[in-house]
Formats: sequence, structure tokens, C-alpha cells
Amino acid sequence: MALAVGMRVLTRALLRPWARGLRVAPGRTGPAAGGGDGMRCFGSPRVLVEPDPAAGVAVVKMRNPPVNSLSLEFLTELLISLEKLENDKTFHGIILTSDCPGIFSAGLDLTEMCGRKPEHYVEYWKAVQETWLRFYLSNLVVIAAINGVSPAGGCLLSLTCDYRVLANNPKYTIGLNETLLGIVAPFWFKDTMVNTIGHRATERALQLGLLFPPAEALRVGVVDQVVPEDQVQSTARSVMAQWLAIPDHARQLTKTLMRKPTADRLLTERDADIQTFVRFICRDSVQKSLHAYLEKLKQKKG
Ligand SMILES: CCCCCCCC/C=C\C=C\CC(=O)SCCNC(=O)CCNC(=O)[C@H](O)C(C)(C)COP(=O)(O)OP(=O)(O)OC[C@H]1O[C@@H](n2cnc3c(N)ncnc32)[C@H](O)[C@@H]1OP(=O)(O)O
Repeated sequence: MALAVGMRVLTRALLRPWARGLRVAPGRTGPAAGGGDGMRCFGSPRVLVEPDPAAGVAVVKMRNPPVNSLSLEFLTELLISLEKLENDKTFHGIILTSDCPGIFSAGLDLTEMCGRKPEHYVEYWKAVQETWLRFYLSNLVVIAAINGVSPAGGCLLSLTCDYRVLANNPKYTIGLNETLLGIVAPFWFKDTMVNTIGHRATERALQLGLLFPPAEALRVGVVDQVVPEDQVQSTARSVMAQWLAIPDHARQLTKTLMRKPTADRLLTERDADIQTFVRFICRDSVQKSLHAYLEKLKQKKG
């Protein structure tokens, strides 16, 4: 039932004008194309997929410049790529990384949550929920190769992965910083963090809106490994090999066992969660905070 609802959201998204023609954007043969067996990079304008069929792995590169903010279009393209890889028996694992230098993802797109109509907020929030559910419950091994800063929704996306490798650069902070924007991390953001670093550490991190630099992120457990910047991709590949060596069915069932209760909470409260989001985001005070935050980002330049 829940899956059917998810499929409807995805199908509706695919029917949108900007989503048409996104299914395959054939490109050059990937550098990681597994011994030149001819499998090409594919993807969409904002998501580049580099397949390595010999290894059963695809590198999914986010490229929504300047900051990989998670806009509605970008989320839809990510979902399409994920679905395509899940439906292709060649692939058992994904490495999720960024094609935008110094930035993994700036999180949810603030312009999707500012000055829009309630119907837009509903549509956007459905896509955010769907992305979280799909990545969190994916049967594939998903490893985040975090090669840049990763606040809020960017951090959440990495938390849906099975393993996180972060580049050791003090600028590459990671965390759920929603409170700094005057907004609140929804319960499923919070649950995902609690499942990763525990209740007390989450309580502190979320209330203070902490963005952890690499050493701190490793200490608290937000990431699993911190490596020199030029070793992020190779480390993600070695870790992937380790995970893929485990019998797939046993690993998948264990993942489901661990994650389903958390996902079920959102699945049963999905509509209520949308209503809560829309009510919250429509508040004058919240809109003012978000506008002020966006302005601050813009003024930073000048
Ligand atoms: C009671 C219970 C209620 C529950 C209700 C639930 C409510 C929950 C609601 C929402 C949850 C949201 C989670 C989020 O993810 S919010 C987004 C949080 N993200 C951030 O705080 C990051 C903001 N960005 C930055 O800090 C920087 O941009 C950085 C990523 C560090 C990159 O810095 P830099 O390289 O210097 O680039 P610029 O700052 O100059 O940015 C370039 C342009 O990109 C625009 N930008 C940046 N981030 C975003 C974004 N998240 N969304 C949209 N646009 C973004 C920025 O304004 C610049 O634009 P321009 O070139 O036009 O000036």
C-alpha cells in the first residue's frame, strides 16, 4: 500500500514536463565503465551515473550547481536514477557523491520553501519524503563519498546511506542545522540521526544546530570514516567491496529489519507530516526567518 503511494508520487513526477526525457541521457563511456565493456554513463541533467558493471557498482554524482540544493527537479532526477539502478540486476551498490567542488549538498532548496503556494509545499514535501524513504530502504548498498559541506537535508541524504566516508577538510562540516534557520528538523530527520549517533548526542546536535567538522563528525559517529580528500572515492570503493562480499539476501533482510520500524513511522503518518510541514512553513515568522537566511547567504558575497 505504502509502496503504491510512493510509486504514484514518482509516476506523477515523471509525467511533469521537466521530467520528460530524463530517463536516459546517454553520454560518454564512463571512466569507471568496468574494463571497457561499452556500458555508458547515463543520467539526467542534474545526476550523472557512472556505471561499473564488472564491479556491480554505479557512482551517482550530484551536479545541481552551484550548491546541489535539493530542488523538486533534482530530487525527481535522483529518484529516477535510483529506481533505474535498482531495477537493473547488474547493480548491487551505489556510491553517492558530488560533482560540485567543495559541496556535497546544501540541503533542501530554500527557494522551494519560500514565498510559494501551499500546493507547492505539499508537492515539494512529498518529494522530500519519497527521496528519504527510497534511499533509506534501498536494497542496494549505498555508500556516501562526502566530498564537501553537507548541512541539513544534505546531511540527511548521507544518513540514509549504509556508510559515510568524509573528506578531511575543515570546511566540510556536516549536521542537521535546521534550528539555526529558525526551522525544526521533522521527526524522521531526528529519528535517522538518533539511529546513527544515539539519543543524547542527537538532542544536543539538533537543538544547537551543530555542524560538525570532520574530526568531530567521526568522534560523534555522524560519519564512519574520515580520509584525505584525494582518497574519498577509492576508500568508498574498498568499503563497497567489503559490503558486497556479504550474501545479498542476508544483508538486505538485515537492513530492512534495522530500518523498517523507522520508515514505517513516516509511512503511517505521511499525510499528517505533510500537513504539519505546510502549516509550519506557511507561518509568517517561519517565512521571515527563511527569507532573512537566504538574504544573509546572498549578502555574504557582496
Ligand atoms: C513542530 C514541528 C514542525 C516540523 C516542521 C518541519 C519543517 C522542516 C522544514 C525544513 C527543513 C529543511 C532542511 C534543510 O535542508 S534547510 C537548508 C539548510 N541549508 C543550509 O543551511 C545551507 C545554506 N547554504 C550555505 O551555507 C552555503 O551556501 C554553502 C552550502 C556552505 C556553500 O557556500 P558557498 O560556496 O559560499 O556558496 P553561496 O553561499 O554563495 O551560495 C551560492 C548560491 O546558492 C544559494 N544557496 C545556498 N544554499 C541554498 C539552499 N539550501 N537552497 C537554495 N539556495 C541556496 C545561495 O543563496 C547563493 O545564491 P546566489 O548565487 O543567488 O546568491
